[in-house]
Amino acid sequence: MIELKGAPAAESLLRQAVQRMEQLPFVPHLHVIRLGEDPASVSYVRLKDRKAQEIGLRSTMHVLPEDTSEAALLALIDRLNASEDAHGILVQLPLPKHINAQKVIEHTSPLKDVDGFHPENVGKLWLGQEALLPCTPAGILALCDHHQISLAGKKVVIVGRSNIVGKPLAALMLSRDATVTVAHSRTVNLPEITLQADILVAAVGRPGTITPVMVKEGAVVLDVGVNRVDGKLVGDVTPEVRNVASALTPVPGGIGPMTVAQLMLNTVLAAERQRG
Ligand SMILES: Nc1nc(=O)c2c([nH]1)NC[C@@H]1CN(c3ccc(C(=O)N[C@@H](CCC(=O)O)C(=O)O)cc3)C=[N+]21
Repeated sequence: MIELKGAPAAESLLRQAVQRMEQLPFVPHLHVIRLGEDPASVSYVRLKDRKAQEIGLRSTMHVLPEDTSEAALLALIDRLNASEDAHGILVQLPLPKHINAQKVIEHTSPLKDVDGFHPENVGKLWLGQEALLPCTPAGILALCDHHQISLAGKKVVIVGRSNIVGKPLAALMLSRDATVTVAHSRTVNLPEITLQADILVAAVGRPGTITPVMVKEGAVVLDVGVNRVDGKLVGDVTPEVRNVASALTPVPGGIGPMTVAQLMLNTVLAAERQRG
């Protein structure tokens, strides 16, 4: 079993980001907005900020109170949309319930939408047009490329249909000529479907979703889950799957670092496209 570690692949994405950044006459500036003190959000936003500092990207965190009004948040985004000193804008999800997350996403300039969540970027992704790509799906592709896992003609089964992972990953895998199936909570006889997969992606957000009997001998398993259980970070895949799979991403240390590295690259790409 090959352990598909994220670190080396993330390093290569970051090198790419730095190289492109050096060609720019200014330093790209990422703005991350966080509402409230949800511990997971605090920790993820810190990871992003730290990685940006590490590679010499400018990064500003905007920490607003949990009870910030939607209007105030939209006003901040307006200001950043108009600012020449903001190349990437990321509003950390999930947002408090009194805020309409979709409205916030649609308010962000698609040129600065480094999450790739704006409908314009989503539409372009499905049309095969150049767009800012969602960080986790794009990071997953970069991880496959780094480990020379080819996608053309492969049967890919994605378990999970979220707007941030499952759906955009299906579009990206399709653009690489994979045969893609998206399974979800209402899928009938899930193991029958997952057993077909040459490449199985778990993106559900529930520990223990994928067990060895659901995995074809020799399949590549990509675990996108980030679940905290008794203070420990675990994926969606049970540890015993390593006895069946030919390759498996660890959690932590697999897809997570790819997400952060892709965000850095997206910020540089966004800056390039805003150059005028
Ligand atoms: N607007 C928005 N964009 C996001 O991209 C976004 C978001 N909201 N909300 C939450 C999710 C989650 N997410 C992760 C990023 C990095 C790791 C990561 O680096 N994980 C490390 C370990 C982290 C740890 O130890 O806590 C790893 O897996 O090795 C995980 C998860 C981005 N998200």
